[in-house]
Order: sequence, then structure tokens, then C-alpha cells
Amino acid sequence: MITLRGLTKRFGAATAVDNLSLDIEPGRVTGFLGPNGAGKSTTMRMVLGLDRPCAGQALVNGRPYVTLRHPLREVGALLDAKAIHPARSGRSHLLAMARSNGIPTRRVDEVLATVGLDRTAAGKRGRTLSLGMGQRLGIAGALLGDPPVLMFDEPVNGLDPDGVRWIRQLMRSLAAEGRTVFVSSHLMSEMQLTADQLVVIGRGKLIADAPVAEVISASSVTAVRVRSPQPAGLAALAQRLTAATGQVETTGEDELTVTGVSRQQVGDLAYELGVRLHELSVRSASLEEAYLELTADSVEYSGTSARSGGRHA
Ligand SMILES: Nc1ncnc2c1ncn2[C@@H]1O[C@H](COP(=O)(O)OP(=O)(O)OP(=O)(O)O)[C@@H](O)[C@H]1O
Repeated sequence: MITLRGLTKRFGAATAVDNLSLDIEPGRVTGFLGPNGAGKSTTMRMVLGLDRPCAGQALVNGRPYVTLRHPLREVGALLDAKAIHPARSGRSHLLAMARSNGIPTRRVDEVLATVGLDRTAAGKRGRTLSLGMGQRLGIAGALLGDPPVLMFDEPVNGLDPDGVRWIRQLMRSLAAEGRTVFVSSHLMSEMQLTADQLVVIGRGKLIADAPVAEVISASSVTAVRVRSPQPAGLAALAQRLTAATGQVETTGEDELTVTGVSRQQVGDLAYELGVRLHELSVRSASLEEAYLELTADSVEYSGTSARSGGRHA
């Protein structure tokens, strides 16, 4: 479990993390999303005691990182895959980590096997590691102490499709073992497949903390399509839906597209009015659409081309 309470970090006049309070629960994958510069890495660094909060607290299993006696056994993290000495082999890097945390040497070979690095790959020097090998080595380091809490900052960066799928399965299985898995990514399609819960931040502030399905269904891009062969009935239904705070658009001769009202509500209203329906279907937003809508006002750096969906700040 990771607990953030009023967590705040300022760099000079800029507030990178602004009064964040949340619980990142065990047994599920929590995706950590936000535009560039939103404060994700800074938050993770504070959990690991690498940055000191200006206010508030970040706790791992109820304790500040700096008070943990064997930190690698409590929390494992992949923050920067390049954090290995260029002249050191992957295996000796892990051996040094193990030694300083009282972890037996055999565990190094276990985690190397878990991440699919053989002896030759593990014997390569840091400077010669490919991006994918570096990521795998970083993940091996995170798993070394068999910790109940794991944090990964953009773990699929630069990985090929096999690597991406492997990471997804690893995250899922770590969560299924009851661990806390907190992972940041900009790949929405991947997050939609991997995460159970989402934490979205923008400009250091919490925007959403909800299950993936809830984030998607709350999006205005999620819409109900309703078709009827009875034009008068459809018009009456449109009127009632508008009164029920739905946004109704006529999208065809016999068709309405409704947002802000659930499919059940539309079906119940149609039944009440005695309107015959030929279709009642939901068009779900993608996580990407929902995310763009949520963060439209928090994007610090954006190009000039128009984006579909969300509003512009
Ligand atoms: N050491 C530092 N000194 C000054 N400013 C910093 C420092 N580290 C981070 N920042 C600033 O804090 C803000 C948050 O940065 P952070 O790297 O945490 O965002 P992020 O959400 O991880 O972004 P990205 O998705 O681009 O990795 C940014 O405005 C960044 O420039």
C-alpha cells in the first residue's frame, strides 16, 4: 500500500506536486496518468525518498521510505532504466544491490530468469545494453527484494511488442499475487489493458482516482444510440431525455445519440412513453478519449494540430 497525504513539492516558484492525497491499494494495478510535466515522476521519487516533500507525506506500508530498514524488501522501483554504471555488468549491478539489502545471491539469478535475461545478457556492461535489456534489468532490480509494493515509471518505453506484452502480464501477475503495483505510462491503449484503477493528475493536482471502467463511462464521448421507427415517439423521447439532463443529437432519420444519460435510463423512458425501439446500444469512449477530455485543461505543452474530443485550455 502506498499512502499520499497532502503531498506537495515545489521547485522554486513552480509547484510540481500540489497537495496530493490518495491510497494506492494492493491487489490491483493502478495506472498513473498525466500530461508531460504533471508531476508523476516527482511523486514517485518522493515515495522513494529521492525528493523531499515541501509538505505532506508519502508512506510505503504506513512508513516513510527513509525509515525502512531493508527498503528493497518493502518497495521495488523502476524509475530510470539507465541507472546502471556503464562499466558494470547487469549481474554485478544486481549483486551489489542484493548485498546492501541482505538479499541472498541466489535471488539475483532468480530475478534474471524472471525477466528473461540469460547469462550472456546479464554479463554485458551497462553501456552496451539495449533499451529493452536495460528495462528488463531495471525490473529485475525492482523484483530483487520480493517486495509487496512495486512502482514502474513508463516501463514499456522503447520496448518491442513482445516486451510490451510481457510487461503487461508481469504487472497483472504481480497484482494477482496481492502486491501494490503503481505504474505510469503515456500509452493509453496499454493502460486500458493493464490497469484496474487509474490515478490521473494534471499540473500536480489530482484529477481522477477511479476504476478504469468508471473513467471511461464518465466520458462525454461515451454515448447511447437509440433508433425507432416511430418519428413522433422519438421526438417525445428526445424531449424527455433533454429534460433529464441528457444531451441529445439527431444523428439519423430514425436515430438519436444521447450523452449524459445511461442506456438503462433511455430504455426505461422509452418504455414509459411506449416508444418502439429497434436499437439501444452504447458506444464506449476509449481510455484515450476519456483521458484527453479529463486533462484538456492541464496540458502544458501542446502542438498546433486540433485534437479530437477534449476541450482546449
Ligand atoms: N529537479 C528539478 N528541478 C526543477 N524542476 C523540476 C525538477 N524535477 C521536476 N521538475 C519540474 O516539476 C514538474 C513535474 O515534473 P515530473 O518529471 O514529475 O513530471 P512527469 O509527470 O513525470 O512528466 P513526464 O510525463 O514528462 O515524465 C515539471 O514542471 C518539471 O519541470
